[in-house]
Amino acid sequence: MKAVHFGAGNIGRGFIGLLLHDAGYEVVFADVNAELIDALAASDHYTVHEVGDGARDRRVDRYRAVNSQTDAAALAAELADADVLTTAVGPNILRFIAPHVLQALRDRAPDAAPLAVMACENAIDATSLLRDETAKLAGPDEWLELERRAVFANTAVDRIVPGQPGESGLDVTVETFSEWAIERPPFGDAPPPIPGAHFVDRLGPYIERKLFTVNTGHASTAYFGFLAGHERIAEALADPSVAARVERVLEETSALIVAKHGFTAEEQAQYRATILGRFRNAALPDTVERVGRQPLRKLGRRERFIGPAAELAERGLPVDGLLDAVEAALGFDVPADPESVELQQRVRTDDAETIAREVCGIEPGHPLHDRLVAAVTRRTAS
Ligand SMILES: NC(=O)c1ccc[n+]([C@@H]2O[C@H](COP(=O)([O-])OP(=O)(O)OC[C@H]3O[C@@H](n4cnc5c(N)ncnc54)[C@H](O)[C@@H]3O)[C@@H](O)[C@H]2O)c1
Ligand SMILES: O=P(O)(O)OC[C@@H](O)[C@@H](O)[C@H](O)[C@H](O)CO
Repeated sequence: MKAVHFGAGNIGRGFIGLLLHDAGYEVVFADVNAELIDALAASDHYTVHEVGDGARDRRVDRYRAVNSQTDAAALAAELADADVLTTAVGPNILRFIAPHVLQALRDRAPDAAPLAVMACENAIDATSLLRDETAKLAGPDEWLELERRAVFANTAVDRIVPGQPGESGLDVTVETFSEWAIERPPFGDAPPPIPGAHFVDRLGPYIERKLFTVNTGHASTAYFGFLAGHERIAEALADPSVAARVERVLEETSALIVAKHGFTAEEQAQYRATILGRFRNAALPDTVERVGRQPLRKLGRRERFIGPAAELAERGLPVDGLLDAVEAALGFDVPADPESVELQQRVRTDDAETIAREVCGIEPGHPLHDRLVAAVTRRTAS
């Protein structure tokens, strides 16, 4: 069995590559980072170091590495007979992976078993987005033929993998917790054999609970923590004023998760406590800069703040904590992050209505609109 995985970064090496390796796949890492690909190609293993309760080291070997920018022929050869294609590149990069998926399907024998395609990104319906980007490149007639050669399944991926210090080489430090939920129905009776993954009939509750609890809480900690002058996530959450604001945000998103997906309030409270414990893991060197990265993406309409806030407002439920976090996000000023630079530029030059509409996707008339504009105004006016 062979899996081609795009994105040999933190989650690629520290989670998806590890699980595919443990499932018995030959793993082929594809990435555009030449230094990383050369290092992988020159090595015969790396180690995933877990930190926290029950931690152990895990060895990953039997992999190959291909530079997907410069070695199209090698990539196409690897993809032609792959069983699985996964990504962990970031949702905004999926459109650059689409041409590779298209090529893989064109080169695939029509009678071969379909390629299992799973995007492992922090976004709702990321695999569907990759499929749609691929279909656009093919055109409707060709796509009718090609789409039979693949199964596209959405997934939710949860494991905190911080940025890795330069001296760690290919090794990756991760938390012990992990969950990879994959929707089962697209595979019928034959899901790909990945014992470490969890196949579910309905992914919606899993991805929304994960994105609107883990990632909303994480990003809130990052933005409140950044403004309070903290560098690390664990340190930010040890600050009582940050912790109180994060808890208020998570109480709001929990109300949505319970009302919408049928988890009990007790189950959700337990889930919330577990994730806050994960953020507090001081052995995990995670920073507010990594967790807050790409604030424009995180302030998007289907993302971790505006997604739940819009639905809560539609239901007449409280959103003040979420709007507090949005206001904090607008203060995320990190010169090394291009989206932060663009956001700061917009905060200086755009009015609040424009930011609400163009960054957050909230139009006048939506029940969130006026309160969102008021929150943005507090930052743009300051
Ligand atoms: N790190 C985590 O804790 C974590 C957990 C769950 C999900 N995720 C999600 O996984 C995805 C990746 O996150 P990460 O933390 O591993 O980021 P990362 O920056 O460590 O890794 C991304 C990798 O993608 C590569 N890449 C960029 N453009 C590419 C292209 N066109 N083709 C092939 N490779 C390309 C980069 O070179 C990099 O090696 C994101 O969607 C993120 O939200 C991350
Ligand atoms: O990867 P992002 O930028 O969408 O979000 C940053 C972190 O919240 C995220 O990477 C978490 O560590 C991860 O989602 C935990 O499962």
